[in-house]
Amino acid sequence: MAAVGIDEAGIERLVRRFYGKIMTDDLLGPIFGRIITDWEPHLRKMMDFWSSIALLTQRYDGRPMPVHIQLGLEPPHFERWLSLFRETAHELFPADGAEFLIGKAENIARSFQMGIQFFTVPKKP
Ligand code: HEM
Repeated sequence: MAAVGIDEAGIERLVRRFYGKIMTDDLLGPIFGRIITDWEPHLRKMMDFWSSIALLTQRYDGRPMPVHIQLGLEPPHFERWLSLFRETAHELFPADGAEFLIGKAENIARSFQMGIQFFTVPKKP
């Protein structure tokens, strides 16, 4: 993945800067704040996650879908998450590296939203 300028140090910078923004975000901060009391293990997990995606290191082997189905997330949450992620990726990586990461994030966000739609029982009118 060196061709698009992504390495472990870059992934650590991305995760720290992105979740730094998430922590103080008015919409997403409180959702994370309710669940995460100690941020460092979450940040380490997310570095493993992005390392597995971008550098194919297989360091992450969790199942993120069930976690996100339980959070009661709606489209504006995903729009904000992706907007902060896009901004951060472009701050830190050359355009093709940033676009690679953003494409992966968009696909995963889409699959989470499909999972949420599938497993959420619609409210009666
Ligand atoms: C709507 C926006 C999102 C919110 C509010 C959100 C929130 C959270 C929270 C609170 C956790 C921690 C759960 C726990 O420790 O029990 C978590 C874990 C995680 N999130 Fe998200 N998330 C969002 C979108 C995404 C997206 C788009 C991705 C991927 C591109 C992602 C990837 C992950 C991963 C890999 C974990 C770790 C799951 C595990 O193995 O424990 N999240 N998320």
